[in-house]
This record gives sequence, structure tokens and C-alpha cells, in this order.
Amino acid sequence: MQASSSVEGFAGSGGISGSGPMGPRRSGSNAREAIVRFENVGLRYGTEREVLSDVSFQLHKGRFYFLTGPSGAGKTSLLKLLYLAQSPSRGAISLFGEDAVAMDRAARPALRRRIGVVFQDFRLVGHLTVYDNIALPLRLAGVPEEEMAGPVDDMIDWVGLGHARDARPETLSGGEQQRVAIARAVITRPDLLVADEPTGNVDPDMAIRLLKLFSAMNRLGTTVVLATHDMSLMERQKDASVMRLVRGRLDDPTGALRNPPWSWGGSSREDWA
Ligand SMILES: Nc1ncnc2c1ncn2[C@@H]1O[C@H](COP(=O)(O)OP(=O)(O)OP(=O)(O)O)[C@@H](O)[C@H]1O
Repeated sequence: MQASSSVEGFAGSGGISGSGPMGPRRSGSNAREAIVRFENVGLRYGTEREVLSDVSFQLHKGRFYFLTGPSGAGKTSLLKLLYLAQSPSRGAISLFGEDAVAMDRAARPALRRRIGVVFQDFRLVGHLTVYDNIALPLRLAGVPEEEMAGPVDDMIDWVGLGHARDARPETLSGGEQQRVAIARAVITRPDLLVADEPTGNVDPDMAIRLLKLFSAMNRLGTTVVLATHDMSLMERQKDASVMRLVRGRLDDPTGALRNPPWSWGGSSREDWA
């Protein structure tokens, strides 16, 4: 994995130039557009302690990011903030240049349609076939049936589910359901793809194949954020940047967000799994 400056942890108040919380990009940052900005974001469920604290970073258009960290560190919670399923308890979030916190609820669906999501628990529609689950986002977007058939069948073949095209989700294995969820998330070529442990239920060969799919989308311009514990995936995607959460905070004591974690002094690859 290359050193990269495209994830810019700027925890605390000193990192951003400009006036407001969504002010101009700080000088010297990546020339690519920042499509996501978190600043001092905190999240608390009910009256519990914060599960995310002082989370600040930018994601740049067309880049590939891994989000890693121990179980319970807050990865799913951070992704929920990204795809607008959760509002922060404090802090500022900007998505595609829009203030995602202050935004009118009615404006959210339009923004949400630009984001493809692979949920950890898949969330397939039980009464629809594999084909219809994958076609669903295209139908919602008003794509004519005759235009969608080719791309949906190509996608079904790509994720190796040609044999299950007309099957219902309950008849599929966990790994097969996961592949349907991935195909559904990417079929619209979203601007931002958010995937929560998308290879957690498949064998290593299929994990590599799915990573190639994410990578191909990324080359077409989709910004990818992939939460995973899988070190071998992170090693394969050489140009990706790594964000690591530890107990709800982005862990960047020595610039790890800009450098491959396993080249980080004193840590072994196993420390990052
Ligand atoms: N809806 C909720 N209500 C209350 N607490 C929650 C809720 N969702 C998550 N939490 C808590 O927030 C913390 C972070 O959970 P989260 O699922 O975001 O972590 P994670 O890093 O994705 O974990 P894993 O790798 O096991 O999926 C945990 O302590 C969890 O118990």
C-alpha cells in the first residue's frame, strides 16, 4: 500500500484553514475534490458514552479507502454516518459539498441515491429473486427494463450467480447473499460505495474477485470505502489509503493514515487485523 495524503486526519482544531467548519480545503491537500468531510464528529446512541469521538477526515473523489480497527471500534457506526442512516451527536459532515447535518430531511434521498451501500447483514428483499434484487436500484431510478437486462445479467455472471438468477435470497448461502448485496450496491455505478465487511462470508478466491470488482468501479470514478479486518485484501489494493478506528477515534499518532500500517514502526501486520 502506498503512502498517501488523501486521507487527512486533522483531529483537533488546528488542521483546517478557513473560517467555518466546512471552510476551504487546507493548503497542500490533495488537488482532487474532497467529497466527504468529517470535522470533530461525535456519535452517541441514547445516553450511552460516545461510540465515535472527535472524528475528522476528508475523502477525495475517485480514491479507495479501507476502514479497519478492532471489533466494536465504531466502523459500522462511522459508515452509517457516511450513508446518512445516522445523524452525528456533534460535529460537521459534508457530503458532495452539501451540509449533511443541517440538510432538510426531504433533500436526503437525492443525496443517498449517489451512494451504494453493502450492508453487513445484506438486507436483501426476501420476496424478490436475485435478478430483481439487483435490478431494484435501476428500477427505482426509472431505467427501462430493456436497458437494464444486459447490465444486470452481466453483473450476475460477474459475481458468479448465474445458476441462481431466479432464486430467492432465503435459498442462498451467506456468501451468495453477500454477492447479491454487492451486485445491487454497484449496479448503478454510484459516486460513493460504502461496504461493511463485504467479503466476510466468501472464500479467499471470491474475496479477490470481489475486490477486483470494487477496484474496477474505483477506476471508473467511484470513491470506495470498504470496512474490513482482512489484511490480505488491504495488501492487494496497493493504491488504497487506510483509516483505522480504535475505541471510536481515528488512530493516527504517527501518521498511519498516510502510510501503510504494517510499515509503521513497531507494529506487525497482525496488530492491524
Ligand atoms: N444502535 C446501537 N445502539 C447502541 N449502541 C450501539 C448501536 N450500534 C452500535 N452500538 C455500539 O457502538 C459501538 C461501536 O459499534 P460498531 O458496530 O459501530 O463497531 P464495529 O467496529 O463496526 O464492530 P464490528 O467490527 O464488530 O462490526 C459498540 O460498542 C456497539 O455496542
